[in-house]
Amino acid sequence: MTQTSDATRSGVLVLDESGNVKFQSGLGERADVRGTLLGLRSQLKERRLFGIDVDGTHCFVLGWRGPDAALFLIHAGKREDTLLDFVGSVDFAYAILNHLVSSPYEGMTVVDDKAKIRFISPVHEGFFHLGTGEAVGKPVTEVIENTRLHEIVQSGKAEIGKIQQMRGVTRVVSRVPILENRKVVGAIGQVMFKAPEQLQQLSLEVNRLRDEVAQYKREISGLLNRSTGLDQIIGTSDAIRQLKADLAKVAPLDVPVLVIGESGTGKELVANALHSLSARHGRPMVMVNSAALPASLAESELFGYEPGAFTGAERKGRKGKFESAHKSTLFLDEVGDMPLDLQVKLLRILQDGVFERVGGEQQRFSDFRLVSATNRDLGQMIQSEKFRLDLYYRISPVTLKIPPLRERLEDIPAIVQGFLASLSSRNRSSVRFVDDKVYGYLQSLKWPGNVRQLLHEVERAAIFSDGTTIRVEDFRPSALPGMSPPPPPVTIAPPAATEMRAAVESVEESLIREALQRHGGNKKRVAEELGISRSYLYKRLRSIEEAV
Ligand SMILES: Nc1ncnc2c1ncn2[C@@H]1O[C@H](COP(=O)(O)OP(=O)(O)OP(=O)(O)O)[C@@H](O)[C@H]1O
Repeated sequence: MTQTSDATRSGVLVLDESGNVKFQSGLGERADVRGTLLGLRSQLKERRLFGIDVDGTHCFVLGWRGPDAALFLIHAGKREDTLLDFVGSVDFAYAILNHLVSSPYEGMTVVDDKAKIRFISPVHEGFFHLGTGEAVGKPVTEVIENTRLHEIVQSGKAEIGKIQQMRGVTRVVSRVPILENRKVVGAIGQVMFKAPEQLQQLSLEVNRLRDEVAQYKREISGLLNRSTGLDQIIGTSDAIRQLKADLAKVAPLDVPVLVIGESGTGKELVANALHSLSARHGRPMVMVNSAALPASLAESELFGYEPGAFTGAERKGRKGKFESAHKSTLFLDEVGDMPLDLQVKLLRILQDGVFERVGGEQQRFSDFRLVSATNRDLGQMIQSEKFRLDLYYRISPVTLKIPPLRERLEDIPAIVQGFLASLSSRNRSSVRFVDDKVYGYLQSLKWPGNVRQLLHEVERAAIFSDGTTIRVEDFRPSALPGMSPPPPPVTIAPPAATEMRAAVESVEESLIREALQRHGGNKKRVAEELGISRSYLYKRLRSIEEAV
């Protein structure tokens, strides 16, 4: 079928009760069309919208059945027409369209390209106290309060989910342009939700439940942590019992705590337990190693920075450690190694929690609980003016002292057993047993590197053991602590400088470099192997870097 004239694109057919043609025009004149519609006439009850196929062209047909005749209006559509698909496949298409425009739940307004109302749904008419059809033909701006349909026909852009006040109530509406052949021919406005207040209520309720779930999650993880916080500190010596008792008492209080102890005594473990047992355990503890902070970045690391604060800064700026520790615990490790100028800045935030990011003036506030730790003799540092007395008072309302391992040798068996159990649970060793003589042997040593060094030696011995039991012979005396292990076999050129100090430094530097290489840059391991504290290692690395 060609589609060149109206006669081939549309038509009318009127049939009487017996099927005789009363009137025909256009497509209605075709015998095949008449035959198809005659067949469908019996299914016609009042009105029906359906599709038929004429020579491969899909056509809409609107049919009426009166008391003594049936009328069909025929219109050819396009193959890809979705509406035609719908009409062709849903035999109650008319009822659906009727429902859409007259449903008591659908507030709908249709305007033409001049923004004049062409249709307004009955429910909407009722809402605006309009008589049926009263608004049709009027500019939409004269009928509907706060409408934007006149803008939509201009812009051709849809607005979905917008708030509109009408007659003193709030509605959520959508406004969509109607296109025909890519031209805006009108627009439809529809009420999406009648009571956005209810939506708001619902979203508040969802948020409240979300918070509640998060709170329960925190409590569960808190309970789990509670059972591990103290349990991770192994030992039954009087000193450890007392430490645990003090820790449990102090943890729930919000006071700053200073943890003092030699390197490797478990200061970080204590800080973790303080956090786990505090009301702040729901958020992760934030750690800062003061010895590892490069001087140039220390301030921005601690206080954060505003956008564009310096070259290389992140575009959006960044939170510092203090800000991240809001409502949590800030663990300031190696606090004795903090440079003096940073100590002054620290004082201010410790006084009232107020600070500014680098490059900004806006005052910010962080509610953190401070736990600091050091292996330094702060008393002596205060005397030699390397540590501020006022800062000391701020960080140490409560001080917990961890005794060195050599003062609680009775803890060694429990620590060794606990460590072997954790190694085997992580599948890092199958060694489960310890020969009786081992504990006596280990208790005869001095342990300047404390628990960390003990664990390191046990791990090494486990490697040399028969696979199930550790014996005294499995410990390599040369590598044991306090017995100054012979330096690793490194070839060190005799220092050119004759001064003793320079020679020692040069040897140290070579050892550190070698060890760094061996452990792929892992400073913790390097400190452990060389039997020096991490803070000393960082100090030496800084002076090595400066010398380069
Ligand atoms: N009482 C203990 N029971 C079990 N393990 C312990 C104990 N004390 C320390 N450890 C372990 O020893 C290692 C060192 O502990 P930690 O890092 O807490 O020491 P530190 O005092 O913070 O050291 P540093 O001053 O060098 O930072 C860790 O592996 C830790 O789990």
